[in-house]
Amino acid sequence: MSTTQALRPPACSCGMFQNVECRPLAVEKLGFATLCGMKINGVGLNRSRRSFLKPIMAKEDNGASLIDDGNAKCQGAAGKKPNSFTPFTNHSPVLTGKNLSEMANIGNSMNILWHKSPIQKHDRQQLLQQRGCVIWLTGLSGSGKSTLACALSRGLHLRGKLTYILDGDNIRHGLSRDLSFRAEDRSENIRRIGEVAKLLADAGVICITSLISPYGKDRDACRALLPEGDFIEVFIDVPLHVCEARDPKGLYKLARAGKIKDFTGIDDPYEPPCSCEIVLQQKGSECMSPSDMAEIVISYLEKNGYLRA
Ligand SMILES: Nc1ncnc2c1ncn2[C@@H]1O[C@H](COP(=O)(O)OS(=O)(=O)O)[C@@H](OP(=O)(O)O)[C@H]1O
Ligand SMILES: Nc1ncnc2c1ncn2[C@@H]1O[C@H](COP(=O)(O)OP(=O)(O)O)[C@@H](O)[C@H]1O
Repeated sequence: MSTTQALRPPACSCGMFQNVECRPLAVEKLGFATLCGMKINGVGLNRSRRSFLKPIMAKEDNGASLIDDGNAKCQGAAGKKPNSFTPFTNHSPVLTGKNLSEMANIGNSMNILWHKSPIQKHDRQQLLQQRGCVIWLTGLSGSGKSTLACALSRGLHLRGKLTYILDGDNIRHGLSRDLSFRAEDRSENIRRIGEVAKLLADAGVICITSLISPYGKDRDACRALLPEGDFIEVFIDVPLHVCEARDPKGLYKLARAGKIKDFTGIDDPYEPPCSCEIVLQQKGSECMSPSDMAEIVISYLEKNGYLRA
């Protein structure tokens, strides 16, 4: 095993809600409040003036965003029949004046507004005494991604650093359970995990992702989500024949027998990174131990200031 480092230079159809006030009812004495026909646990709510979130949004055929004003029969888009909705305009209780000019359409989400938090990444990093980033482990199935992710997480935890692992297999048990291993589904899987990793890094966490992530363009798209330097791509460069000999889950055997389709390295491609921060490479039959590999990554983090605020 040898390592190569720093090849890269340092580098409304949406749901709207309206506050609806309701008066407290006698049933509160039982520890519950019934609000407009809904029973909810009363703990933690202001007992004199309660409110709950009632969905008030609908979308007309013409795509105009509408708000249910609760009683008015107002005309929507010009030439349309009057209906029970008012157009989604600047008489919205939330979106007025300056706010409106900051509204955006992102993908299929129309008329959305970015809400700023009073506590920023910098504040969280000060609290944690580390810098949030993403360590993106990529390599063939069986190359040792999960093992390295665990060794890294353990090593950093022992140094008092907060980490979180996003493991491909695990994410496919939940967030990505609807996705297959077709190219477009792999891309979507990686996009989702990239977005989650970005949020964790913004939280100040050292996020370790452990995914095959076989296509260069998908990895690059995740890199582009993060501030320069905060996406640390680590290629576990273990040759196919070694991974296949390991075959801890018996998947290569099934893929060779044609029982699993689109298996990475067999009948689906793996595109090695051409430019990444760290390459962990097997030389001959020599294989570095997972904890030695973890130390290399930790040294990189140390050298680049990620282990202090
Ligand atoms: N067709 C096919 N190709 C590759 N891998 C397969 C496939 N089918 C199931 N598996 C198992 O799923 C794990 C890879 O999931 P990932 O989410 O990391 O894949 S990807 O990044 O979306 O390509 C991978 O886990 P690892 O061995 O940990 O990499 C496999 O165990
Ligand atoms: N550095 C290493 N040297 C030797 N064997 C390893 C090393 N890292 C992992 N392994 C073994 O290789 C197999 C695959 O490791 P795993 O971490 O599950 O890979 P991946 O997550 O990339 O599929 C496991 O049996 C594991 O014990």
